[in-house]
Amino acid sequence: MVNEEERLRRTMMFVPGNNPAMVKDAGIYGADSIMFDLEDAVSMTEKDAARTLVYEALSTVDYGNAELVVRINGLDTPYYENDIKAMVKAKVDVIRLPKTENANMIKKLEQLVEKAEKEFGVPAGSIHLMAAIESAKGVLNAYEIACASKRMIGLALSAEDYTTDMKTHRYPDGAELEFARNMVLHAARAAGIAAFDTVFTNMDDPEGFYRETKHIHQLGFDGKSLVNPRQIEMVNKVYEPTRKEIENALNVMDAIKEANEKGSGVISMNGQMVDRPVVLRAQRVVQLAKAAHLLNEEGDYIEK
Ligand SMILES: CC(=O)SCCNC(=O)CCNC(=O)[C@H](O)C(C)(C)COP(=O)(O)OP(=O)(O)OC[C@H]1O[C@@H](n2cnc3c(N)ncnc32)[C@H](O)[C@@H]1OP(=O)(O)O
Ligand SMILES: O=C([O-])CC(=O)C(=O)O
Ligand SMILES: [Mg+2]
Repeated sequence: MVNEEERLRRTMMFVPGNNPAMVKDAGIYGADSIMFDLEDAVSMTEKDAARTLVYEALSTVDYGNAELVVRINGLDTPYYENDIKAMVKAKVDVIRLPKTENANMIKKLEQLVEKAEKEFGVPAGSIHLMAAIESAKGVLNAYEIACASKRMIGLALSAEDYTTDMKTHRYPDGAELEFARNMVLHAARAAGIAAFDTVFTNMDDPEGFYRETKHIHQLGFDGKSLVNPRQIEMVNKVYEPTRKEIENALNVMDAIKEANEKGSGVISMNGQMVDRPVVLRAQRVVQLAKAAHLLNEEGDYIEK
């Protein structure tokens, strides 16, 4: 069992909900979150079949510790009510609402989820929500969306639809996404939930994918939505702390422990002030190092 407080969400991989082989094997690649898609990866004629396939998979396949997410169809389609019922019945971890433009859309989703939890005897409040921000309206309302329900665990930027709405397209330097990235990130952080960057769809441009991942890591995103298992390793690599960062984090944890024992919340370490924000950053480095198998049970660095 993963402690929810400590759950890492570096990689959230889309899996087309109408592809039985991909749905069945989605757990073998090591994504932190697996996101079955009922929306844009599935044609209109396959909506019902995809919902049934994903329901069956969630009910029968063991996906280990991965967080299980389903992107349902939008609130402007004839499919979302059946999607919500089936996914709640299957006890999915998170429902991702696409094309979210305002808080009312999340409140409507929340009401339907609450009703379905009662109907299927699923513990109240156990299904979490997240919103994909895919338009100018969504970006401008990002904070109210992030705060719309206590079930919210994250916001995701969805740049394919967003750039279409903005009458532009995606460029290698990503300048067209800077405002939206910063808005989504600030809204998520202010609401205390996770922030996910958008997909990178050119599988033949690994350098471009690496550049984009470095950039969103530097900005502070928890991770990215992905379209292909080959992208997982590179994201994990970017999020892997260096040996120096890990050793520094361990020293910080030792130093603050010593300070706390003396009744103080601040201490000097090699001339550097160590206080709460430094400790919180060190804790995250330790968490990422453990996920990358760079620390053993005793908390010592493991040479790879
Ligand atoms: C704008 C949006 O809405 S994006 C979200 C919606 N889009 C999607 O969900 C698309 C998801 N991705 C895919 O369908 C595919 O990765 C594609 C079409 C982009 C590329 O497909 P391919 O060129 O066949 O990928 P690739 O050769 O890397 O596949 C390698 C293996 O990974 C599997 N695989 C590829 N992508 C995925 C995925 N997203 N989920 C699970 N398994 C996958 C393949 O089935 C293949 O398995 P196999 O070796 O057992 O046959
Ligand atoms: O959520 C994503 O990154 C994929 C998507 O729907 C988009 O970009 O429009
Ligand atoms: Mg989209």
